[in-house]
Amino acid sequence: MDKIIVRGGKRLKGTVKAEGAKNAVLPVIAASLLAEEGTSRIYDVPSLADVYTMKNVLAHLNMDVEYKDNTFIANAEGALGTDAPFEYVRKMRASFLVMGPLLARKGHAHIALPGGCAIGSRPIDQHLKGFEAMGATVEIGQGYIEAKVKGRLQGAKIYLDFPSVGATENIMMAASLAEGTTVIENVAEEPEIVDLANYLNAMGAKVRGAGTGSIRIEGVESLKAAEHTIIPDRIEAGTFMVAAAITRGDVFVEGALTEHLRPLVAKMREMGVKIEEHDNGMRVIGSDILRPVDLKTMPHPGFPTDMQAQMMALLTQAKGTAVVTETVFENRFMHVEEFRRMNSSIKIEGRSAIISGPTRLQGAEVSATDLRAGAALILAGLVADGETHVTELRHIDRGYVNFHEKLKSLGARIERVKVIEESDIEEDKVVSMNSNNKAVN
Ligand SMILES: CC(=O)N[C@H]1[C@@H](OP(=O)(O)OP(=O)(O)OC[C@H]2O[C@@H](n3ccc(=O)[nH]c3=O)[C@H](O)[C@@H]2O)O[C@H](CO)[C@@H](O)[C@@H]1O
Ligand SMILES: C=C(OP(=O)(O)O)C(=O)O
Repeated sequence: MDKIIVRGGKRLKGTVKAEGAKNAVLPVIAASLLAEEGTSRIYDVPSLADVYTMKNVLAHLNMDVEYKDNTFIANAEGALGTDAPFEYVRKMRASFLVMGPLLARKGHAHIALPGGCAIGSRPIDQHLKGFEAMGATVEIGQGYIEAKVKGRLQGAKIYLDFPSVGATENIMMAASLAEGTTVIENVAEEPEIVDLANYLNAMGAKVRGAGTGSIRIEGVESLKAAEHTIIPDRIEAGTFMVAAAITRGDVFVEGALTEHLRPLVAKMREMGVKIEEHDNGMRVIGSDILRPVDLKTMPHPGFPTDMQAQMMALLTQAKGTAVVTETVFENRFMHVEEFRRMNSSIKIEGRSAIISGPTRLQGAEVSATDLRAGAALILAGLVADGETHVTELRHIDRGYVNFHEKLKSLGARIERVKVIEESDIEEDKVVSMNSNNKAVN
């Protein structure tokens, strides 16, 4: 098991570059399943645990896949399988995004039911409602979802009860190969939806309206492989912007795009952080006095839930009281308990967290309860007195490439170390005993 150790107190300075977006690359890789002909090349693919999980899912489905030098190469011409077992979906919910493409291309998909996770129950009813409206029959049993359709999916009018990112993507992919026109209303408008639509259109699909509240897809008979470059990761970029602000530093974040980051930029400016917008990124200059702001997470273009924990870290340094309300996920305040270990003053009332500051944070042993919580605890550690030890790094590795190295390049005192746990030693003893005695199996 690894842990990250941060010693607070350094102002960050320099330039850091955002990778390709995790939340864009996962659906785009899933969409490569739709190409009956040719080899897709996807560029700027970040080296993340989630990308390797998606690669393994596609390999399991018999696709030819290769990932090297940030390029993902995929060929789906062979006989595809239709089964995605629990071992993949358990690691990463986005594995469920292969359902739309499989149903459209193969008329069948058998996928493990994604369970809940640390941030909430995360149902998939809106995805299934879309597939059913297009003529699929869906059965749930023994921990699996099986969807089938005889012949092609049929274009349909679908109204989502909530602008779900995953449901919009899954239905968009399925509808690209359906017979007739599909109109999806109340869809997600995130930049990652637009990126997926651009890739689908490069493959020969006819998707219009991505980035607005309604998407219209004219189904086509077949799709071909295409080349595509992934958009920069607005959440990773935003995390580095907060790192600059919390340390009162001066950092240029290459790839931080104004049009993707408006809500974050607005809130950080309200707090008194200076942000310069450039064509290729943003320069963030921290202020010695930060003002508190209230914020509410909402679907895009509202404030992104994936930046909520990081902003909470910043708000512990503001002078006064701030209220953060989480409306997207039902249980995305697990980090509050960890922040409290660092001496912060945060109270939870229903779906809101009330943060009183400024707090002189103190280093502590904390656990990354989810991906963004982990990043936020490291940000807090950058200004805490003494050492902060962050464990459960597997969450952080899902969404940040070399997070500690990038912070170190900006001057942070941070390292990643291997920790040998008592249980690892016990396990090693058992393994060596078993191999000495040749008693395994
Ligand atoms: C891989 C990826 O892109 N992940 C992002 C995606 O997750 P994901 O696509 O899972 O998020 P959704 O937009 O679908 O979920 C948002 C809310 O809708 C609910 N819901 C969703 C689907 C459904 O069928 N029924 C239902 O009730 C969820 O439980 C949640 O409360 O968007 C989230 C919201 O911006 C981000 O936090 C995640 O980083
Ligand atoms: C919640 C997140 O991702 P996922 O949907 O992959 O769990 C995230 O990126 O913060």
